[in-house]
Amino acid sequence: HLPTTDVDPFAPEVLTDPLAFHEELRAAGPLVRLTRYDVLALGRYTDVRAALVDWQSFRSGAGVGMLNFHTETPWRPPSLLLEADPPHHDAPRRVLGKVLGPRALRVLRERWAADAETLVDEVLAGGYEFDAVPALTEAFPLRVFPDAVGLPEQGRENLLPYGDLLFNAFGPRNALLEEKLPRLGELSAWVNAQCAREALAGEGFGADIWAAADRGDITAEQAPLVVRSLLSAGVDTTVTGLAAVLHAVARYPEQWARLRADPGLARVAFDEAVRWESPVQTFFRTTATDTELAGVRIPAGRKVLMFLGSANRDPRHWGPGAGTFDLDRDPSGHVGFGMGLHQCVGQHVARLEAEAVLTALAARVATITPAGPPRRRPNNTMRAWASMPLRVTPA
Ligand code: HEM
Ligand SMILES: CC(C)Cc1ccc(C(=O)O)cc1
Repeated sequence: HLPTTDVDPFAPEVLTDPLAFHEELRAAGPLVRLTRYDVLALGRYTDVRAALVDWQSFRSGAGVGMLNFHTETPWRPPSLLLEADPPHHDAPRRVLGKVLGPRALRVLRERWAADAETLVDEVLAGGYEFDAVPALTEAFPLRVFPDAVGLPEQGRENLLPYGDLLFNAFGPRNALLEEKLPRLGELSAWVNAQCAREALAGEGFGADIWAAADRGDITAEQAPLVVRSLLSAGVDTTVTGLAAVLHAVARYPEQWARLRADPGLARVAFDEAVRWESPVQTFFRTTATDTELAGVRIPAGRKVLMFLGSANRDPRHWGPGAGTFDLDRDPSGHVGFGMGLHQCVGQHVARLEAEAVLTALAARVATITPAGPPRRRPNNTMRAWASMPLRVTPA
């Protein structure tokens, strides 16, 4: 029978520093039962990847959180992408894939590069010591993404709290989630209102989604939910991803020097940071039938928790240097954006945002070092930062 652990991966101290637990999980075997929640856990790269690419056996339609939509009521109507399997998943994914695809983003490249330069100039004008979380990692996505979607100015301060609530809701109903629930109704209502056609600007990702409905690529009923996917996944994730790469370069000054010498490394630096830190740490699948993984039989209807953060640092796959941030490494194949059918449809947006900020910084800042201990923002799913004091010297 299965190895077990009674560690609670959603306990604050484990969320804040999960590395020891990940090592224990990987050592215990390919599949481990978490007795605390009676769910099955995957910590090794090979097995996480195998579950991600086998969408027929490991499904999303019952939700990708601990809640099983087949037996409990979801707190919001399920996503047509994240919480759907083929065939229902197909059209919404095809539409969003086009709206957020590399070709569609070409027009944003120059605009976001200029926005990043303006923001970095503003930050440096304020002095060479600052908290990068409010100043950069939250400020930049909130400056560029709502405009790209076509959101009105009013109410944008709801985006981060909504994301924080959503990502906590993928976990168990613990104190972290309980403390965010009081705002659920108000935040949900605001997000849903922004998905209506009349709320959105005539140009942008939102308008593009509604235009797809006009063409019949999706229905008019589906369009608001596809916009909701953007608002759900498009902000908190990039805020956390940007913080991950700034944390990495401040922790590894020689890598920052590498990046300054060759700004073309910005994109690989971001992917290496997504591997190293794994902004999205965990989410679930549900077995559709009696299935087998790594030689272990799993009955139908079981929730399987994939530890992306553990897989992305598994020495079995990445070698003994798995735990270091290294621009010589080729991070491709990392599971920080998922893998297979549901692999992040917004990854190109995320890469473009990170490239804009890193390129603007590389041109203006010679060194980046910690100006004090960074502080984590505990969340059931995200490895996020509440504060990251940095000291820079001008180029
Ligand atoms: C650093 C930033 C980001 C990270 C780490 C990230 C991570 C992920 C991961 C791991 C998945 C797979 C979920 C699964 O397999 O169930 C995913 C899916 C998704 N992401 Fe991202 N994401 C990021 C940014 C974005 C952005 C900027 C957007 C929108 C503009 C976005 C929209 C989505 C959507 C809609 C899905 C569902 C895709 C599907 O189910 O077919 N993400 N993301
Ligand atoms: C890592 C994923 C869980 C991020 C995410 C969140 C929400 C949605 C949605 O479609 O609402 C999609 C992706």
